Amino acid sequence: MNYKRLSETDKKNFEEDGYVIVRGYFQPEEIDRIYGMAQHDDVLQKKAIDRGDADGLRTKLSLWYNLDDSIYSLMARGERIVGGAEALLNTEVAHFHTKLMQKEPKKGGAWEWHQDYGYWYKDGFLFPDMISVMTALSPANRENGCLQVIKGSHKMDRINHGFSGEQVGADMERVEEALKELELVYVELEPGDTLFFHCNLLHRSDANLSDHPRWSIISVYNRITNKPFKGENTSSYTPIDRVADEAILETELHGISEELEFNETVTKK
Ligand SMILES: O=C(O)CCC(=O)C(=O)O
Ligand SMILES: [Fe+2]
Repeated sequence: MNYKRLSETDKKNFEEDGYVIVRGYFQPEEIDRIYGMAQHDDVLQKKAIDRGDADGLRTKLSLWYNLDDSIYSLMARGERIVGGAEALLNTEVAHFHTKLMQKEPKKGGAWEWHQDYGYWYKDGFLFPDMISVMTALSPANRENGCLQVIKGSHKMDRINHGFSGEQVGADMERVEEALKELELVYVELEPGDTLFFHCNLLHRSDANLSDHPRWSIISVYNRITNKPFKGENTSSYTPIDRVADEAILETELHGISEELEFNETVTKK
């Protein structure tokens, strides 16, 4: 199989816009394996947390740091995602964390405007040399609360963040000004489409009030030498044990290991 790679145009778009979408980065058979496993993975469900939005709607997510031999980790250790993150950040990366976002029909909550570096700054990363890689497991569209981004907002650098519900939200005065100047884009994705986005890109999403789930998997990488000065976790400065693109289809199927360290706390006010 011929697996995709990022092009020079993808890199230019990322620099200009703060994000790039690669359509069909993962094959339907790969998504079937990953999504199929995720829907029946008892450990993932046991470790899932609920994060409330400002209206009290709750979004389910499972978040872990170190990578194992599960199908999700093969994706996060794979050349396509790791190589893509390195091409866009122009440096060797380590894996900070991966999360499985489970926006359930009729109840999956909204995400307030934020930059991911608004959170990770507080986690002790000195530099915004970090990137999120989101792959859709089910279709993401306006009806089921897809991601919205403000194109080019990564160039504003980090803006202040306070708390909004149980989430960290960006200073709305700045967000409103940014919306007057920059384009708001709804990132509609089909399963297997991948969005790479800069940690200072402003983004949000609406609640999922549709009849369809919106599941995605987001892996986060940082420049390997951008070691946080807080926190116990080792993954953000450990070299990634990379695997070939073929690993997702050719390796025995495993769910997540219960031995991994999960984030089981919800951000509190
Ligand atoms: O999946 C979403 O709707 C947004 C999630 C997000 O922005 C985050 O987890 O930082
Ligand atoms: Fe985010």
